[in-house]
Amino acid sequence: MKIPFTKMHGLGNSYIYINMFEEHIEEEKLSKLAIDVANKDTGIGSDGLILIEPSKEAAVGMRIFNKDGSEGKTCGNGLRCVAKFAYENNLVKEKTFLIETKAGNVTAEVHGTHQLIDEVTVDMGEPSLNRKAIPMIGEDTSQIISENFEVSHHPLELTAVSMGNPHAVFFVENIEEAPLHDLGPIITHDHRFPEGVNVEFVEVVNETELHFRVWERGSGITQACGTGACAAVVAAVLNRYAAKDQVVTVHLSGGDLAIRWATDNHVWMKGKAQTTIEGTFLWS
Ligand SMILES: N[C@H](CCC[C@H](N)C(=O)O)C(=O)O
Repeated sequence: MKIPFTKMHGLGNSYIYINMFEEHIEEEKLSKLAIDVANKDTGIGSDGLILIEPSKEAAVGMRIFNKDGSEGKTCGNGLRCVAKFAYENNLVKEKTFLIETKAGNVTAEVHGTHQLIDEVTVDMGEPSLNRKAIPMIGEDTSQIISENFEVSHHPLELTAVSMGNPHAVFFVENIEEAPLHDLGPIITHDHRFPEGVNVEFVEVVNETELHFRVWERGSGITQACGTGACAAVVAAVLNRYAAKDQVVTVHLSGGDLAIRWATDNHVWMKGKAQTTIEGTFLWS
């Protein structure tokens, strides 16, 4: 099967994008396709697969599949790339438009020209903070802010945030010493998160700067995670390391994102989106 694709990334968080306005792939094949395209040896190499598809309620729809074939509900870096692709390929006419995700519709604004969109702003909507919304096991509906969370005899403090997908945020003194490799794969499957979780370690530089590393649910360590960066800023405000309605620069391995948790409770994200490969995947 010959499948035209575009490889794009947001700060090094790369996905293989397929324009489903022009392609048709059976639902039951999508999980395996995500695994196959993501494979760096036998496929193209990426953090997963993203489908750009028609939508009844928005200008375009986005679906994201992780490297392990699991489907996520939303993707911040992916949304910026989808917006870039949609405008550059005339799937949309306006520079501000709605994108449908499994976590709800979000508004994107592209910056640049039809020939080249280099930056995109996305209103990522409102975070969800109570236990059931993350989701986490346990009855109470309180917010989880720096709650004791022991894992493998490591006494950590958890702040849990959903941006439509689940995030476990841990603040550390020194990001370079964060136990990402050791604890990321354990926490992501911890039984306290019935749907799994994206795991972020964050060092506070000052009230407008964070350092950030991530172990993603279904993809492992990635260069960047847009929804994770949003969750990190929300967690920083909840822990009084940062303030609402201030732009916080999040330094990820692959570059910087500007994030603002506005007074209307919406989280805004602005950052780059880049295309690296256009090709045809010969899939069997
Ligand atoms: N890289 C994405 C997040 C993917 C989330 C996915 N790993 C999941 O929730 O299962 C981002 O830029 O927001």
